[in-house]
Amino acid sequence: MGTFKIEGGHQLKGDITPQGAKNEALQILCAVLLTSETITIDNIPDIVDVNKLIKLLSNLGVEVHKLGPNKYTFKAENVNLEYLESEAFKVEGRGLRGSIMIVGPLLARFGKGYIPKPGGDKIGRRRLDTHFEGFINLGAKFRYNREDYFYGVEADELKGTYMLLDEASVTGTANIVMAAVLAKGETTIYNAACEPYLQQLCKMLNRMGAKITGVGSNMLKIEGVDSLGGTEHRMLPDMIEIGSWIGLAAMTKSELTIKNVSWDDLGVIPSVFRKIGITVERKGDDIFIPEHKDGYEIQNYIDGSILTIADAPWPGFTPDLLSIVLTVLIQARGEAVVHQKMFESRLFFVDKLIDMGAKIILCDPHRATIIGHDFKSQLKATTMTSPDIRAGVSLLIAALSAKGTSTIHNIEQIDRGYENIDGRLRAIGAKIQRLEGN
Ligand SMILES: CC(=O)N[C@H]1[C@@H](OP(=O)(O)OP(=O)(O)OC[C@H]2O[C@@H](n3ccc(=O)[nH]c3=O)[C@H](O)[C@@H]2O)O[C@H](CO)[C@@H](O)[C@@H]1O
Ligand SMILES: C=C(OP(=O)(O)O)C(=O)O
Repeated sequence: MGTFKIEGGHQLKGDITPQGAKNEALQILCAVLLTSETITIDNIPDIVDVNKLIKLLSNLGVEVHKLGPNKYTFKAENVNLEYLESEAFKVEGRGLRGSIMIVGPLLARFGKGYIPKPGGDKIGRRRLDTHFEGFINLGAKFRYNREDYFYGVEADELKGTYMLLDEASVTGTANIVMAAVLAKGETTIYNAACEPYLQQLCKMLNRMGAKITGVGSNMLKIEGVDSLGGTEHRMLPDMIEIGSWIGLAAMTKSELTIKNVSWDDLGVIPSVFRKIGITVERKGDDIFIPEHKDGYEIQNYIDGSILTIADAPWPGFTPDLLSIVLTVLIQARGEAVVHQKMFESRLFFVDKLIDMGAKIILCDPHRATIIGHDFKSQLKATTMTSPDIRAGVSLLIAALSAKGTSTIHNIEQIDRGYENIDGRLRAIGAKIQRLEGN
């Protein structure tokens, strides 16, 4: 188990460039299975979950060539479907959430797709009904082995149809789109997720020869085609990382410039941080966060009632930034409620923040009330364990703002989603040290 030692209480300063988006990468990498031609992908983040998926693709027979630190080519010409029935696949397929998205492309191109119950963050129930109901709608036969938690779909031919998803699942929509692009006839997916990463996937598929319209809306129409070809693709910057750096800057009273953020793809993220009083300035395609010398003040609603920050499917606020917002609120002026609607086990990490001196009441598994310190009292350093990616980074931000030296164990969770986080934080002045394997 890896560990970070963090000496808190230091101001940071400088530029930080966000990595390519983790959750886009997981979709895009699965799409390489849809063609026998070469796909070149740039700005792939060098993080544990993405590297696990690249290894899984390689074990499936995809030819993978690394052209540079974040650039690869993929050619799925000779796919080895026997691997899907191997014991190794049962272990590797379980290693991350994103592996679920190999099922749609495999079903569409080879008539069968299998997956063990995928891993990912342990943040509450993470059902897969939307994915498999979508494949069944397209004409696939579904089976589930309860003992092995092993899912399978098979079909001689997929047929386009109309479907109304039971929820706007991100990976579910991506999976169904990737199956429908090679189905016969037209598919309509209503209540589709529509976040920028899905838009990126649809745009890439269209460049490969797919016929998808409605991209960016919650109604996608897909005219099936017989085959798809190669293309080139570049990943967007990771919006969750961008939000993490905004929070880090404010809580450590640091002046930071976040480079090349692709502003137009950030949705409500900047305005949510502004609501808690943080100055988020647009400078070209960069975000400039000035030093918050006098702290930051939470805005109430117009009628004076207390601000609630809640998640919702895009264009709502992403659930993956709520743990960070909650942590940054600890030093705000005023009070707010954080409501994590999607996941029921994601807020339990607040116990660690309370140990550090934060004024938080966990009202129920989904809601926490935070009473800001306004920097009148600094958090105290402590020893903690990272339960999931975003709680891990939140604890890291808390530790960087705290008095004394903190220890965070189980940093593998953070490495799942953040590339060389310690190296990049040191470059802007953070006192953080990685202790391997203890
Ligand atoms: C690999 C990847 O891309 N992971 C992301 C993806 O996970 P993933 O695709 O697994 O998440 P889903 O979009 O399927 O759903 C997430 C949770 O929200 C609930 N839900 C979803 C839609 C909805 O309209 N109402 C609702 O309540 C679901 O029941 C589920 O508990 O999207 C999540 C939601 O943005 C993010 O937290 C994950 O980081
Ligand atoms: C929940 C997350 O990831 P995953 O879906 O891969 O577990 C996340 O990125 O915050």
